[in-house]
Amino acid sequence: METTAPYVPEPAIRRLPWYLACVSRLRAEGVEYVSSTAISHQLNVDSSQIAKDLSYLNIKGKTRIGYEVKELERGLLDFLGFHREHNAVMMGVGSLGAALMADSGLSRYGLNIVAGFDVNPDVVGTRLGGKPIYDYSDLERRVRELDAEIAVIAVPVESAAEVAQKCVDAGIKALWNFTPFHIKTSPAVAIQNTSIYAHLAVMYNRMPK
Ligand SMILES: NC(=O)c1ccc[n+]([C@@H]2O[C@H](COP(=O)([O-])OP(=O)(O)OC[C@H]3O[C@@H](n4cnc5c(N)ncnc54)[C@H](O)[C@@H]3O)[C@@H](O)[C@H]2O)c1
Repeated sequence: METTAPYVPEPAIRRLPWYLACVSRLRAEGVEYVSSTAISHQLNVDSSQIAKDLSYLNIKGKTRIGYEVKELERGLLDFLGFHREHNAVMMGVGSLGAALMADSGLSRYGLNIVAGFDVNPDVVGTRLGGKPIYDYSDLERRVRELDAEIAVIAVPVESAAEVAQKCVDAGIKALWNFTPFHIKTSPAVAIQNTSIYAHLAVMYNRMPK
């Protein structure tokens, strides 16, 4: 019988990595059990909200004891997909793309950038952190060879729409878009439009005047 994964609202998914960071720290400190109230104090999220978020993962705490830290960490890692390796390609190896390709942290979250693609002849044919940088025109063939399912997009904004479409045509299943061009959601592909500047705007707005 086919089982479908339960639908988890996006705000809940966004909170889960914070819970993971919190329980990973507790596990490293040798703590065995943690209550949603204790997590709540550390993260400023309501404890009933935490219990509800964790129930999506089928993780339930024990009355008066709380959650077993190791089990909770494992459950969060499994659910979030940070344990699985996802092959990704970097589209545009300029200042942002090169920094992301060189970042060893992403692989700890299951994102394995296996190659870069660019149009600049000074960059194409070189390697970065041991990973090859290929010509953009070779994308379709290489995506199949590399078994890549995710594209990280860091090209100039005017090329973003075309690059996104070419990635989808090449069989990519998810786009992590860093350009200011807002890629519209589509049922055929998972899209995350990401801007560190949006967080900066919130910080400026909330700064004491
Ligand atoms: N989301 C964020 O928080 C954030 C932060 C910094 C930059 N950005 C955005 O990321 C993008 C890249 O910024 P950058 O500073 O690295 O720019 P950059 O000019 O240093 O790099 C862009 C690279 O893309 C390559 N490129 C151009 N057309 C291409 C194509 N069709 N296919 C593949 N590669 C192509 C260029 O040759 C270059 O190497 C920009 O759109 C910028 O606005 C977003």
